[in-house]
Amino acid sequence: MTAASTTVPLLQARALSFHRQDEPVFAPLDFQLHAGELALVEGDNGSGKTTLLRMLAGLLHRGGGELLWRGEALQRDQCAGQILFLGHQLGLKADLSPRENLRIAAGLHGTREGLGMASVLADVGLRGYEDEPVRRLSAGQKKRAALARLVLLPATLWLLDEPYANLDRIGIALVNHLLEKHTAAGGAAMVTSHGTVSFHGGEPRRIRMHG
Ligand SMILES: Nc1ncnc2c1ncn2[C@@H]1O[C@H](COP(=O)(O)OP(=O)(O)OP(=O)(O)O)[C@@H](O)[C@H]1O
Repeated sequence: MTAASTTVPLLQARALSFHRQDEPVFAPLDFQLHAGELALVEGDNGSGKTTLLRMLAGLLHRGGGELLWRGEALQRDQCAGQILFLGHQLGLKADLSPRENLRIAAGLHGTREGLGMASVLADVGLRGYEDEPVRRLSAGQKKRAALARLVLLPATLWLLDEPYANLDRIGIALVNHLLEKHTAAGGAAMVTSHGTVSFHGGEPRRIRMHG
């Protein structure tokens, strides 16, 4: 028996579903995710991966089924700041700099202990771009600014939709490193990707979507 199987899951879904115009977007889902785990959300184009992550982030109302957070019915206000979504839209204010964007996010949710904005921005490869308006950054640099927010905020569960998109080889390695560090520190992540995820922090859980 693994340690994960003896502890209460961080997140558990039972017969979770989502409907558009009364049509189910994906077959009912059952899964659980423990602290320290990575889950790969797999499925063809249109199978509902983004929909699932947006629903878990509270951006879409779920259709049916149950969602438990640490064993209790998930209440949005109770886990505010604990679940962080990074999707195709990065949630950055284009007229503000990466540093200003981080400052706003940190004001809302706080920061991880011992982390400063300057070091986080340097770690994601944005040294020299800290004070540049986001709209002047490249697509990959914008993604890095959004990754800096993940690193800085004290969220437990990361929901990452195609986190490797727009990143170069070093950026891809950075995402893998961040995932390994986050899960090693007791965080968890759900990731969609059409590319290969290279994760050395243990065998990822797999959530298969059937649209
Ligand atoms: N805003 C929307 N309005 C109506 N239908 C939508 C909307 N967004 C997605 N859909 C539909 O919901 C289904 C699931 O879409 P979703 O984006 O979740 O799939 P996905 O698995 O993430 O796809 P991909 O691999 O292409 O990113 C698709 O059939 C899609 O057409």
